[in-house]
Amino acid sequence: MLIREVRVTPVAFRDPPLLNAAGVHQPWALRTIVEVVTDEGITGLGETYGDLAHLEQVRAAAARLPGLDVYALHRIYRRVADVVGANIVTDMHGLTGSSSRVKTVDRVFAAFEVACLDIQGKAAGRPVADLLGGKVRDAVPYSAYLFYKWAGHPGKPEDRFGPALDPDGIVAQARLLIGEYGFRSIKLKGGVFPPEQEAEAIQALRDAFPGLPLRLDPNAAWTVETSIRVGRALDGVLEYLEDPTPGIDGMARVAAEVPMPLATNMCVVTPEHLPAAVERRPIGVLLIDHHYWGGLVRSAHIATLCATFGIELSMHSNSHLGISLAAMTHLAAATPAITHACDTHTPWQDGQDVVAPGALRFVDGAVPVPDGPGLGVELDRDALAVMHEQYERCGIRTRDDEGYMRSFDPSFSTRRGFW
Ligand SMILES: O=C([O-])C(=O)C[C@H](O)[C@@H](O)C(=O)[O-]
Ligand SMILES: [Mg+2]
Repeated sequence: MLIREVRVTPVAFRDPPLLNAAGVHQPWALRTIVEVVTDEGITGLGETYGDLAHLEQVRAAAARLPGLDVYALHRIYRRVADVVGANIVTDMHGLTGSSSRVKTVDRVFAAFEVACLDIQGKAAGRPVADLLGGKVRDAVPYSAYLFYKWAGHPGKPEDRFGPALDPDGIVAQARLLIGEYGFRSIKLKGGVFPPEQEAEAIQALRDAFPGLPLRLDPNAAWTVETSIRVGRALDGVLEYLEDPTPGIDGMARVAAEVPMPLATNMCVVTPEHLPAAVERRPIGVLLIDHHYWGGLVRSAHIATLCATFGIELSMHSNSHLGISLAAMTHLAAATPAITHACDTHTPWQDGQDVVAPGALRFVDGAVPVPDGPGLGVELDRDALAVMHEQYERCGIRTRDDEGYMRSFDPSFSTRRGFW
């Protein structure tokens, strides 16, 4: 089954003003939708980042894939690697760690790999989870992903989520998301306010939702000393503490001194980091993300490797749409080592999607694995056209949380090791 054509469509969807250590989300989030079409007329779907430098790499790779077999994933990877060459594409929001050539190739390849697996599943009449070894769970639990946020984008009306700038606002946001989705664990995105203030919000969540696992993720905004102090103060309260401080060395120093496991999507983000992760023990939990770990099969291999060395698995998420949610769900369903509830930005996309409704839903905070062939989701062409139009008109070509924040507070800079 040969690739006949690859279509690449950048899209934009509305995003609330979510605060993080890099600044604040812009009014539009960008993604790229990939459609791989075979000589037999089967179409496979993939979804990836929308930043321009990445999009250009995806387009260049897409042009070189026709003629390749959709089962020849290693050949497709080599072709992508040839196209990417020595180019290193860095994310502008700085929340997913360092960049390298390998990570860039993995990021470009992933969307094509997912689309090829979608095709393989459709051709075999089996869900993608079956291609990854079969489901070990029928539904994948996700966590309520809480953000400090403004009431709305400056100059615009308040959005339906309202403000969350203190413990009461965070608890109210948790009630809203848990009420709508049924989540059974909670992650708070930190790195926005001084750590003691964020620790207070965690205590408030513990009081409001006794028994629910809690995570705090300041995206490396703290020093080693602060991380140790706050980590110790949250003994018995956190399931894990995510990226309190920058770098493998800093994380290893913190990990040796705090009672809970550390987790990361910043210091171990490519296979090149794994030897140091195993030797120096900076983390107890890796947040895998197929979008930059080279797709579903490679992510599953990384998960197995981590499990061998006693590193547990959770899953990372950026702003995304339903193709990614389907891919994440198949991966987590078929990967025994992913034992922590996964992250998802789905609530913040607030119903906007490029996939037709119905295949993906949340039941008690978990997404039942779609049982249709392939990813089990269908592209909604009208929605794709609308979101592409939004991309054309929104004026954003690269995510820049820091620049957007600076337009309101010129003194702001990314909070790396700040507190
Ligand atoms: O550290 C994380 O979990 C992330 O990087 C997730 C997202 O990028 C999140 O921080 C965001 O979008 O602001
Ligand atoms: Mg994180």
